Amino acid sequence: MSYHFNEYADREMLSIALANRIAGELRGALARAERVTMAVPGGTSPGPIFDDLCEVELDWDRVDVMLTDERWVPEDHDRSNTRLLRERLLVGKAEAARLLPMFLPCQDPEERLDELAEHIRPNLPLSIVLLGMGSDMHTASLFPGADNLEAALSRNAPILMPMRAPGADEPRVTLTAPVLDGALSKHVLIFGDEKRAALESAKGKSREEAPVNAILDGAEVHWAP
Ligand SMILES: O=C1O[C@H](COP(=O)(O)O)[C@@H](O)[C@H](O)[C@H]1O
Repeated sequence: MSYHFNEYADREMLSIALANRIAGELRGALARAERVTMAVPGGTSPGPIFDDLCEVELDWDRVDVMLTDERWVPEDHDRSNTRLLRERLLVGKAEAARLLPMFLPCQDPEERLDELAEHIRPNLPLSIVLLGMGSDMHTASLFPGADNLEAALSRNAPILMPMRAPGADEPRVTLTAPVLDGALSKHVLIFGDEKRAALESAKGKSREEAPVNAILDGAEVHWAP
């Protein structure tokens, strides 16, 4: 497994460079296909990249945007990744993009999982995926110790799986490893020394211990202190 490690002087420089890189890839993909799909993470890291990306000039009305994973909370909840997308990415020029839902109102994700997966199926393989990583080496909602981790890592995993994990506050839904790993372009965003050390320590570990290993091969990792 090999990936390319891109190191930046600070987070602002990373955000500008990565937003430009993704914009270039979106333009390239739009030159080859009528519609393209980009999956992005939630959490605390990607906001500044969204702020830069949403202002770039491209045919956003031909772009489908979705999350790599979602916390099963209503869209107006503080922890909703969909809320982050609506507030920081699907604004400005990118307001014209189409959002593929990763949450539908109901108690448990299992109730509407098939519906969500059917929205996603025609959009595979993903053109671009941007992933985050936690210091426990989870990526998307593939958490070490999660109830459905083994199934979500398997080669014939379904598109989407529900996930409950000791390190996660609420039930989640996540794109599974083959869907994330099958994206035509993969970027991983990490900030800070703790996450850099975690990524380093993932080397030699199994995918169950370090789920990020399931998507790293051929990926571009972007790091700033
Ligand atoms: O819960 C989540 O965490 C990861 C990492 O988030 P961060 O706050 O450490 O940047 C994120 O990639 C994932 O999409 C999100 O649901």
